[in-house]
Amino acid sequence: MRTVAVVGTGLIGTSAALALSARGIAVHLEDADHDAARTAAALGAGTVEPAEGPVDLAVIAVPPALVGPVLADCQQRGLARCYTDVASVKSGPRADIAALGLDTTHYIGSHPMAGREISGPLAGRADLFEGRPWVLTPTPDTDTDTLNAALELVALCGAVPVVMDAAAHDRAVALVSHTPQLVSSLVAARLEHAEETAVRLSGQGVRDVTRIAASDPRMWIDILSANAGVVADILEDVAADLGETVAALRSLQAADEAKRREGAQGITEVMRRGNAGQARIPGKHGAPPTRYATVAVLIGDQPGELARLFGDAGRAGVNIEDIAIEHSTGQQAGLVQLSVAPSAATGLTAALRERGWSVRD
Ligand SMILES: NC(=O)C1=CN([C@@H]2O[C@H](COP(=O)(O)OP(=O)(O)OC[C@H]3O[C@@H](n4cnc5c(N)ncnc54)[C@H](O)[C@@H]3O)[C@@H](O)[C@H]2O)C=CC1
Ligand SMILES: O=C(O)C(=O)Cc1ccc(O)cc1
Repeated sequence: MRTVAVVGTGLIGTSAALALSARGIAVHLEDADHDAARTAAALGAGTVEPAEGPVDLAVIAVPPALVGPVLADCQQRGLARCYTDVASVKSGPRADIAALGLDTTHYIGSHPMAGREISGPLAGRADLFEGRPWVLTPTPDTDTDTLNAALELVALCGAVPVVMDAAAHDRAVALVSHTPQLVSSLVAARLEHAEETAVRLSGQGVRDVTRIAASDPRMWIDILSANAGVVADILEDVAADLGETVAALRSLQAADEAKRREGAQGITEVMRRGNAGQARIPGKHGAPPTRYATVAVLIGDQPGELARLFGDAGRAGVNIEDIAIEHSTGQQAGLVQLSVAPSAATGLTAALRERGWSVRD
């Protein structure tokens, strides 16, 4: 693959274009908002000049409801030999494409399972898809060259291809993406009118649970409109669990000891089920979940501290698998939690202490 057109240069389009450009692909950028395309080009994602002839692949990165009309326009212009889209839902766009009577042989639905809570080209990152699943939804109509072009796109973006049926995809993302989005919003919504003194105490737990509550409602209304029934079914199950959890909490306050025991069992059971579900979430690169050891290091809030810490970990020969940073309110310091292989934790702790770092026990 040598030439790609990216139509829609928001977060996802720009991220894909940055990854492709970095691999030497000639990327032509288009957006209904010319400023968005020009911004993406200025970031090094490609050129706003149109291609001279049909490109090898066009990536349509617009809101789900616009995939059909935009594909119709692109095919009519003969923009590309093959087409894909990246919408977060797959059945709706497919139905629109069928209703518009478009060529489905040279089109394949796709969805990178990576995103951010912010939109637009400036949020684009070349490594956004690195190691993340990227779903492809071919049908019996899809020709081999189109499937191969999409597979090449996924590989060039460093993602892991997963082939699925569109309806199964939509059920899966209802569970792992759409419901978590709404639950995150619901938890964060409790903070809207909370006392400032309470919100100031926020630690890492509430930050983790509410990170995606910062997402743009305009994008999500498009996604949820196309998957509303499935998400509502899952939220109904969550509501039933919530009802039982509330009842268990009320029992915990009862005078009767047997009732209190029943309440404790109810809460233990919901937390046990949570532990079991959380343990099933795959680790990096889709590998089975790995238990990492955490080495917690106190760092000063000044330029270069993180780089110095990573440098010292590297010199100790330790691969950092993940990091989390906890900022303490009103203090010029943060706690960096380095996730490393369990066998490396003791050596890393010793090496960092030797270099003067304050490592928590
Ligand atoms: N944001 C996320 O976390 C993820 C989003 N997606 C999907 O990717 C697609 C794009 O989402 P984002 O990049 O987040 O949105 P975005 O809002 O950052 O970008 C969408 C872009 O499409 C452009 N656009 C709208 N109508 C157009 C048209 N007719 N022709 C050309 N350009 C047009 C807009 O001007 C905008 O620049 C959506 O279908 C979304 O469901 C997929 C994975 C993750
Ligand atoms: O921020 C995250 O962790 C996400 O998982 C975001 C996300 C949002 C929408 C998608 O279609 C895919 C991924």
